Amino acid sequence: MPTLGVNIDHIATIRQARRTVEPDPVAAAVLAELAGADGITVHLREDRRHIQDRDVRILRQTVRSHLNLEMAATDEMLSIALDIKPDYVTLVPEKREEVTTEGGLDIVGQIARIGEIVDKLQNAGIPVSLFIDAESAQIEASVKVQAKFIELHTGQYAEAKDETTRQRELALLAQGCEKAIKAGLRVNAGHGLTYWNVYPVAALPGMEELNIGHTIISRAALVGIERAVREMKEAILGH
Ligand SMILES: CC(=O)[C@@H](O)[C@H](O)COP(=O)(O)O
Ligand SMILES: NCC(=O)COP(=O)(O)O
Repeated sequence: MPTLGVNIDHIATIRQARRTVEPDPVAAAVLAELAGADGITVHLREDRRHIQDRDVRILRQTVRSHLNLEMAATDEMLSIALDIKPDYVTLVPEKREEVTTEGGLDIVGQIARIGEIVDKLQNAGIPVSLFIDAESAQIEASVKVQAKFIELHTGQYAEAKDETTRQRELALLAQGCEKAIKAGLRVNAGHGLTYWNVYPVAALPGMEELNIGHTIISRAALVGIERAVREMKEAILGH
C-alpha cells in the first residue's frame, strides 16, 4: 500500500490568518512524523499565502522522513529548490486567483520549459514529480522530459457528485497509473483525498505515495494532528 505524504500547508493558513507565529508548520511536521507520516509536503506558492520561505528552510533541517516541495515551474522557485535541496520536487500549476489547485500541470503545451527545469533539478540530485491529470498525452510527455515520478491529480475523482462519475474518474486514474508504470514512471497521487474516498486510490496497483493535506489538517483542528495522521494511515489500509 502507498506511503503517506502529509501536506502541512493549511497549518500555515491558520498562522497567516493573523500574520503571527503560531501554529508553526515546523512543529506540525515533527508531530506528523511521530504519528507515522512517511513524508512531509509543502507548497511554496508564489503569493506566499500560507507556507513561507522560512518554513521550507527550517523543514529542510528538521524533517526526518522526506521533504516534498511543491512549486510552480518558475525561475524563482527553481532557484529556491536548488538552494534548499528538498528530497523531491513536485511541479504544480498555479493561478493567483485560485482557491486551491484546479487541475494538472500542462506538460504537453510547455514541454521544452518543463524539460529544462526537470533537467536542472535532477542534475542537482533532486528527483522531480509532475502533478498531472491522468491523460495519456500528459503521461507520455512526462516520460519525454524524463521525470522520475508523476502525481496523478485526484481532484475530479474526489469532487465527483455521484457514484457513476466517481467510478468513471477512478477508472481513468487506474488506467493512467497502469500506463505510467508500464512507461517506467513512478506514480503518486493527491488532491482532495479524504478519509472517506482515499482507499480506492490507495489500492491502485503500483501507487507509491499519497500526498494528503486539507482533510488531515481539518481533522487535526478537532482531534489533534497525531490522531488525524494515524487515522489517515489506517484509512489508506482500508481499516
Ligand atoms: C497540488 C495540490 O493539489 C496541493 O498539494 C496544493 O498544495 C494545493 O494548494 P493549496 O495547498 O494552496 O490548497
Ligand atoms: N498534491 C496534493 C497535496 O499535497 C494535498 O492536497 P490536498 O489533500 O490538500 O487537497
